[in-house]
Amino acid sequence: MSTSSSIAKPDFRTGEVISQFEIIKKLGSGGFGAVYQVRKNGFDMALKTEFVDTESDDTLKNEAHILRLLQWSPGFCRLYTAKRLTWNKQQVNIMAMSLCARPISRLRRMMPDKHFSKSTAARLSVQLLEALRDMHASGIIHRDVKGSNCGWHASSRRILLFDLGFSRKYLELDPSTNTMRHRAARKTPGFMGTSNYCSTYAHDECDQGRRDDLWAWLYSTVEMFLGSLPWNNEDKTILVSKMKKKIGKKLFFKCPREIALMYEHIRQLKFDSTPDYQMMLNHFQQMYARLEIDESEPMDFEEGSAFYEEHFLNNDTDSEEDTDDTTTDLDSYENEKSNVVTIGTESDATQEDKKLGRLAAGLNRAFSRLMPF
Ligand SMILES: Nc1ncnc2c1ncn2[C@@H]1O[C@H](COP(=O)(O)OP(=O)(O)OP(=O)(O)O)[C@@H](O)[C@H]1O
Repeated sequence: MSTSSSIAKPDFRTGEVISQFEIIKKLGSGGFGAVYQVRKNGFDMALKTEFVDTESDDTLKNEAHILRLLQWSPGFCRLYTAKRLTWNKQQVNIMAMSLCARPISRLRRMMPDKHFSKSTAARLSVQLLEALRDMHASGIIHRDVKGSNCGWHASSRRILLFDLGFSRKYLELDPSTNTMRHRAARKTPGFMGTSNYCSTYAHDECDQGRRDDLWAWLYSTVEMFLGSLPWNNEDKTILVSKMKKKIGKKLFFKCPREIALMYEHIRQLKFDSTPDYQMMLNHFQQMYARLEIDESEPMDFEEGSAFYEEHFLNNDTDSEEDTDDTTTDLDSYENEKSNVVTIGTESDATQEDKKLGRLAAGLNRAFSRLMPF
């Protein structure tokens, strides 16, 4: 497999029109492709792009497919279109989705001491946990949870979890009972994730499950509260892993005490355990009450907050690259190549996907009954 840095990415010019999307500006480049702000019929969106070639792993097709399964949850981008087209005689996959303002990691670094207030950190952490709960309920794990893979969506006032290219289904169809079951752990899955945030199991190259997303969520949460993690300046992955194994509860000394209680839950999860999301959300409710967090007040980076005028208004750091964390993967994707024009379509769906879709639709209906909008 090619390393991500060696992969050529579509280089569209500002003003160029790609399949009716006008390129406004480049937002950044990821491992396999480039993301642009685009406009169609006066509406701005994010357009993720990648070249299709014989060496590519077709990650965008996988991402579109997963994002389609997650459209019922408010924690993910709306998927407007995903297709394959020819540009300059080359095949390109494109995916148009909701446009986020800035990644959470960049918003955090714009704060004094690079951390959010307790109120903002807690509410962002809850939104990210809800997105993971929904993703896991759909039978999918993310495998690269971190602040730079979350964007702030101003109109819905939510964190959206993006960069789903490394996501994987952890459920499979048991043909004997026709029900979904947890996939067995693979012996040599290789490393996938980001050293700063991944679980120690991921460091040890164990197969990942829902617990590993929660470990990455926990480390990202600590960073939102405190501004850094003890291993931020450690380049050697092996030493990062050692520090994580050694630190235990000390990591949470300066965080609200409920975080340590959630750590106690996460640390006892096995590869295929179902996390108790509701118990963790209850801990946050206790934290809100204890710290008098008002859920309706502006986030630190929203107009009306004490930090807005000095740190966010007119502070255009959008050209700044996110340099603190780079995804590494040695995994191989199981995506078959396809020449169809639309990518990640309904017709790609297997029997498993259809069952997952029904599972998600059922949850969607249940949630809408509980929370009328
Ligand atoms: N929906 C979106 N709205 C706004 N910006 C986005 C959106 N999706 C991605 N981006 C931005 O585009 C850039 C590239 O994102 P992408 O997901 O391809 O890779 P990455 O997270 O930077 O890298 P890697 O894939 O190696 O982890 C990032 O700066 C990201 O914040």
